[in-house]
Amino acid sequence: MMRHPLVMGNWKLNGNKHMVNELIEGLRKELSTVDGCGVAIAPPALYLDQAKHAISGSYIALGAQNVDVNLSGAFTGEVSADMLKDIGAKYIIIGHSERRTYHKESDEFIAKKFAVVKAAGLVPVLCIGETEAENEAGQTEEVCARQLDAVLETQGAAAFEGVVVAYEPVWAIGTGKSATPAQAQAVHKFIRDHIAKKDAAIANQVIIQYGGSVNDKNAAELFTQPDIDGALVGGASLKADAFAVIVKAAAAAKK
Ligand SMILES: O=C(CO)COP(=O)(O)O
Repeated sequence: MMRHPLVMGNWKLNGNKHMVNELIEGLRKELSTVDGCGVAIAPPALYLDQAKHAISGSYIALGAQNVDVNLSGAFTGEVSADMLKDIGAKYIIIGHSERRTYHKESDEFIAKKFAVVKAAGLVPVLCIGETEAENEAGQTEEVCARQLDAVLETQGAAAFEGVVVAYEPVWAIGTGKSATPAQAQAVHKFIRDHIAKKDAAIANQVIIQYGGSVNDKNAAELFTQPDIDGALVGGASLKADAFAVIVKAAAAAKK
């Protein structure tokens, strides 16, 4: 089966009204001819509606960086899956390491978000990955398995149909120190094999993105690996030209 690569920009806590329009205008110019790679951007929640208008008529999809577990009610400051759907978002990042760390989100809580996103008909982008200390202790596979199992054991392998998993080793995020293509490929294969133990067909269609210091220089080599199906890009997604190089590298590598 042919998996379709997906390159998504996670803008994190960056931008303003002017920047949203400028960056999307740049992306529309740079990416007008690309074919064979899905593209999505995840601006801050406050700018989703503006971004949705700015991407209209292009094939850039809209993503969000987070979602609450509740759909409505007395939950001050939150944004629901129904609201994200209403505004036109498709890909919803959950379990990003910055939320696991700064907001103490647990595997169980993130699994609830996974279920809520699926129930709304949206696509979870489930971020997993080990810290530097866990990596040095040889616990990479154990950590990734535990983070996947929180969903697999409560919702089954079938819940992974049409889903995106992003392997983001915490030590590679924002450090300029990307995992090597071989290192990332080994973990991506582990992730796919782990899901395949429950359902091989489901595992085969899951898009597994790599994230962590992906840039215009290292992307092409990462995409030569068979289980790396695109990227979740932080810093480099804030520059239209660098992000476009990454998208084009994925489209070329996965032809
Ligand atoms: O966390 C990331 C994407 O979600 C990766 O961020 P950087 O690309 O800035 O390392």
